[in-house]
Amino acid sequence: VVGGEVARANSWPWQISLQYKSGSNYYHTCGGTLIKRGWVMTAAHCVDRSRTWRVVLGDHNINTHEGREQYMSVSRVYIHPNWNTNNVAGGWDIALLRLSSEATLNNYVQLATLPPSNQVLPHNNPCYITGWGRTQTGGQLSAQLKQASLPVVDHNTCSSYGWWGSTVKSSMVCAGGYSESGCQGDSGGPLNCSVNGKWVVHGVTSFVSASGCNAYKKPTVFTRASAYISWMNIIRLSE
Ligand SMILES: CC(C)C[C@H](NC(=O)C(F)(F)F)C(=O)N[N@@+](C)(CC(=O)Nc1ccc(C(C)C)cc1)Cc1ccccc1
Repeated sequence: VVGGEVARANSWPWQISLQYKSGSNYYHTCGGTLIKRGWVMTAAHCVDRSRTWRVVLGDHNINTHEGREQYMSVSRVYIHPNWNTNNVAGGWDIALLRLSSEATLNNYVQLATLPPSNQVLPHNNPCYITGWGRTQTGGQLSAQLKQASLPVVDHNTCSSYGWWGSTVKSSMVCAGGYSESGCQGDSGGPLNCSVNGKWVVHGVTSFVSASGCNAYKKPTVFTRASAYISWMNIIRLSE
């Protein structure tokens, strides 16, 4: 997250850290959202490669053990069937992770609220991006969870000339576009939007401009969660 500030610990209790094993250590690679006690929503591009994954719930500083974490292994990865690694612009950048055991819900670990199917938020709807991603283009990951205010940029604006143009589809949500943004390592994490006084996860962090995380008129682009509610229900209920 470029700009913004360090979040109050566990104030986004559905935020997870997706980590892969290398040697005897695990490394943060993406964010994700706890949507059911045994299910995490993340970006397809995060799990394109088959690795040994783990999901950390209840985390704040990803480099220290604070005692509130729950470490879960992943028993199955469901990447959207239409996802194409070579065509991020096509959308479909969403995946579900089945956890090997169910999360314990408490003050530090809670389920996210997902939007109703196909709900589209208005321009400037207040939202926050959260993540442990880089704090500057080419910079380092943040040890502590960060948050930044990224108001919704409606599709009309976001897909216009000078902005993202036709790269952005209506199955995506744009947010921000000035000094604050997502950055590498925030992928897969939530776009937390305030709707009728409640936090609703409307986006899955998908991409930023290759010319810079907080490039002007290149808002952070999210997979629009409300476009995939039925797919997620089918997968979840198929087990
Ligand atoms: C793996 C890609 C497809 C998605 C990746 N997503 C992220 O980093 C995210 F923002 F989600 F945290 C990304 O933007 N990666 N970049 C590597 C940029 C990138 O690849 N962006 C991008 C943008 C658009 C497209 C398509 C839609 C034209 C593809 C890739 C990050 C970056 C940004 C600035 C400087 C250096 C690196």
